[in-house]
Amino acid sequence: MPVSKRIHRRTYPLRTSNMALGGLVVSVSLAQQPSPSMALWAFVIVSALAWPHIAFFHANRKRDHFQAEYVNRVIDALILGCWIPIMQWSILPSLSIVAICAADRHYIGLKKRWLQSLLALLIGMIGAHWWVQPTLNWAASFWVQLSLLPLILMHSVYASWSSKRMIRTLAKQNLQLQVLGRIDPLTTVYSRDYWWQKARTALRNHRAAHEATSLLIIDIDHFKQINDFYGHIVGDSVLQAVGLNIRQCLRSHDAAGRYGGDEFTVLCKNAGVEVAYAVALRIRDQVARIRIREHPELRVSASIGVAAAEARFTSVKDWIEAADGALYKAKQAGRDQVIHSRDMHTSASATLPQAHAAVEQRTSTPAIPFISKKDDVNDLFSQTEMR
Ligand SMILES: Nc1nc2c(ncn2[C@@H]2O[C@H](COP(=O)(O)OP(=O)(O)OP(=O)(O)O)[C@@H](O)[C@H]2O)c(=O)[nH]1
Repeated sequence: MPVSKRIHRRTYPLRTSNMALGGLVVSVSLAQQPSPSMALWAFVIVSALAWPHIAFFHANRKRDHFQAEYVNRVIDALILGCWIPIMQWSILPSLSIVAICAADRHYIGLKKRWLQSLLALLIGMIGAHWWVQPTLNWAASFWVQLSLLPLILMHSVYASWSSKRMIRTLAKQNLQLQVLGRIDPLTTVYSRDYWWQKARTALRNHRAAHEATSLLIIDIDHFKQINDFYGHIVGDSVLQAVGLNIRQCLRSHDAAGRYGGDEFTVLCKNAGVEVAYAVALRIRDQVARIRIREHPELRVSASIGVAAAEARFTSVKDWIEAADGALYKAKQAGRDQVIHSRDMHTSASATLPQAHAAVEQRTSTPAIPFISKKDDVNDLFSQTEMR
């Protein structure tokens, strides 16, 4: 239930106890005065014992519970104002009751309308003074002081409980924020920053323990044109689908992130060149199978650059640059390709025989062109570019 719906429920027990214990102090003070009127007794009893329930039902019946609670709070202040002359302007109980009630309303979260409340307090004081015509008695008797103790104790317990609850809620929200900050909301892969942290750790482990780790950079081909032709909402659906498909191709200890725009990164842990290459091919094939329900003709492909961690990489940036170079080659080679950074310098068949066999097999069959039922798509995507 949202806070606005709960506010009167949260206020109810606090108002009930505060008014009852405050009313106790006023009653003790009244009992020590010579022949107080029945009307005064009735007012104190009704305001201390009946008002909190009336306030609750009032707020409960209203659609806007927060608004109703603000009105109730102004009436609370009016009542407290009335109690002060009834206690013969005795300073200690008057200040204590007003201060405690004002502090508690902050714990509840009702901080607005303090000016109206202050005004109501003054009106209550002036009105009740005019009605009661009290004899001034600034000092509180021993019994009045004693009767204040339950209210003060109750307030201390409530304040510490409330602070504890606030700290717990904050800790929970911080955790939720932290988790949310780690995930890219659109694609559900890791956010760039969090993925970068993971890559940094992986590179450190590689340098310290020679743990084989590889990095993939995946870029959707002609994504701008998908956006331009189908619109950004469809573009978002494609990004979502690509993110999901990448995740489905990975092992639990691999990590996929969104590098930005239509670029994704993947960290393949405990994966040498062959394994990373195979993962990249799997991702490429999986991306090619993506279909968007509203646009079944839409075909998606991705180019992927692969780079294994090397001792010469002093930072994740170096590693990314190596994979980025391979990605650039893949784009240049006609897109829908997987290229390893080593392929850029040495004989590909010598370094990645199995993986290349798979690439050969795939490239020997015609790649699925980006075909739309709409004729003008052909204008947008030249066949040479799409290969
Ligand atoms: N729908 C959508 N588009 C985005 C988002 N982020 C970036 N883009 C768009 O993604 C496109 C990225 O295009 P580029 O990578 O520059 O080029 P491309 O068309 O993919 O071409 P190649 O990469 O060379 O195949 C730009 O048009 C961006 O506006 C996003 O969150 N949603």
